[in-house]
Amino acid sequence: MQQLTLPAPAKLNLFLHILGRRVDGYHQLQTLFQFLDLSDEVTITTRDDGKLNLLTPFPGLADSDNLAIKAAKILQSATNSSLGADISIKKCLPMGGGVGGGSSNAATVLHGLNILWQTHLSDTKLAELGLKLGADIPVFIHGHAAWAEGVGEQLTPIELPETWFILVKPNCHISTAKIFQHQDLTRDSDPITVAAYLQRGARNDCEAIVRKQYPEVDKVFKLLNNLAPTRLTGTGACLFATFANRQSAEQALKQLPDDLQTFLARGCNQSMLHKHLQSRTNSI
Ligand SMILES: C[C@](O)(CO)[C@H](O)COP(=O)(O)OP(=O)(O)OC[C@H]1O[C@@H](n2ccc(N)nc2=O)[C@H](O)[C@@H]1O
Ligand SMILES: Nc1ncnc2c1ncn2[C@@H]1O[C@H](COP(=O)(O)OP(=O)(O)OP(=O)(O)O)[C@@H](O)[C@H]1O
Repeated sequence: MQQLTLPAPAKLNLFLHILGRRVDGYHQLQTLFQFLDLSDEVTITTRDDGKLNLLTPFPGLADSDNLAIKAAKILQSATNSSLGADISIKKCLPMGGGVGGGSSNAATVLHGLNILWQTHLSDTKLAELGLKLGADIPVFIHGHAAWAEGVGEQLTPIELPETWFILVKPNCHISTAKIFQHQDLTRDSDPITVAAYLQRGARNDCEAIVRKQYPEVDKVFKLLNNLAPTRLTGTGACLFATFANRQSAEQALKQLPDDLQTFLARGCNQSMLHKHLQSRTNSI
């Protein structure tokens, strides 16, 4: 029996443009992913009997629908592994928040089991398997801040300033599918280049609809935007305000009401999972 405990970090979409819609309903995007130093913690213990168990069930979510279990299953069948696993998740990331918690749990399980089961799949292969479960999983598999196109899986690594953020989770849960299906969503943004983004910034095409549909998000947006430039991540519900340094983020945090769910976080170009995996490799 072998055990590994690994982080499953959050991501932000620093901007999100929708360029079009494919025939299968998925949207063609341009987005910029950066990781945060906030994460869930996933502990995986191997089993000899091939069973896959979630030791920390989520209220209202069948274990078989949990992306961590789905990820384990897909790896097991792709590699014909006879081994199983007990998986526990210490959840810190807000669910349905647009920070990719479920996708990140899945990517961490894929990496963790690939080590424990000694299945030796490349990152490219793990990302391919992950993409079958969700568009956000490949960036968590590769673990580097990235300019993304396609449905979010065509990744070009990028170095970005590792600025500070206040992340706020308004008190609502937003379904990604519902926002992508909304009739008022604009799906005709022109493609932009990295250089144009770095010069002028860019918006999140889901933001207007989300603020209109969810007054809680709109209220938090106005509060935060008074303190620093603020944007929605993914399809929400989380909003993030950007600061040049920790001190100014801390100052701003003091001005927000106590009843808001807030997080102070730093942008990371390498994900905490990959920092962890690298330090493991270095110590072997
Ligand atoms: C909003 C983002 O988080 C931005 O990074 C992602 O695009 C969403 O990634 P995700 O949660 O992993 O998405 P999936 O689980 O693959 O899909 C959730 C829902 O969003 C829709 N979806 C997702 C990604 C995409 N490029 N176009 C879509 O229309 C899918 O049709 C599905 O109904
Ligand atoms: N391990 C998991 N952690 C969180 N949610 C999960 C998990 N597995 C499945 N889900 C389901 O996925 C939904 C969205 O979860 P998640 O926290 O990843 O949302 P998100 O941050 O909005 O994701 P994204 O930005 O990728 O759209 C949850 O409401 C839940 O029903």
